[in-house]
Amino acid sequence: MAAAAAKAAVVLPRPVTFVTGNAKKLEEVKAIIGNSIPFKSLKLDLPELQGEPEDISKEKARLAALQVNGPVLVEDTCLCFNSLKGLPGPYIKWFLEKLGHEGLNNLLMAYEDKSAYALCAFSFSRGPGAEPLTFLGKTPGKIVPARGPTDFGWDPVFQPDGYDQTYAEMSKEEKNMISHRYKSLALVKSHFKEAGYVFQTDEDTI
Ligand SMILES: O=c1nc[nH]c2c1ncn2[C@H]1C[C@H](O)[C@@H](COP(=O)(O)OP(=O)(O)OP(=O)(O)O)O1
Ligand SMILES: [Mg+2]
Repeated sequence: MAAAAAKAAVVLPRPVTFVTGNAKKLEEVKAIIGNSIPFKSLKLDLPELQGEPEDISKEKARLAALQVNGPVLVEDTCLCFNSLKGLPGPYIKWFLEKLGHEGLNNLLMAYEDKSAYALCAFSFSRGPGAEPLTFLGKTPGKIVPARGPTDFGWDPVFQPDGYDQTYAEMSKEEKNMISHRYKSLALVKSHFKEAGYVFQTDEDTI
């Protein structure tokens, strides 16, 4: 009886909108999510709070849910240098933009320890006013002089532990099997499975 009377399914009004201003993120998210979660995307560069990665991500989800007026997924990505106690972290976008790949390496010149980790914080909100849930994925590695194609952010200077290649040198498939984004999305996917969300189709809402 108890099992049969399991909690009622949560009905979500329409496909989840993944909000990002970054086309390369979207490409990876599409490849990793496949059709396990019905989603569409919206290109919007949301304002970002300062602070801890998890809080930044949650706040992005709150803003996105208000804008979209429905369920949303957002993510915030950090690149954290252990010698710098986790910095640049969430501020990597601006450090990369101003300093470039060489500048990122130079930040570590005074330190023996070049270890770093890539951190992805996905947040899911069921809609405006709903408390977002956050899912963290972390891939350890080290900062190296740039190698490989330069079409996605700091990929050329991040070499994940256990690999001879930088993220940029790996094939997309390979990166998507070990990346911070993959690990975070794996948790998102399991959450969706466990929660058993039911999606209303557009026809249902007419
Ligand atoms: O897998 C990655 N490999 C290399 N570089 C990456 C990756 N993922 C994000 N990035 C870059 C983009 C941005 O320079 C910064 C994160 O900032 P972040 O605010 O999360 O991204 P964003 O502003 O480009 O897009 P969004 O509109 O989703 O916030 O690191
Ligand atoms: Mg951003």
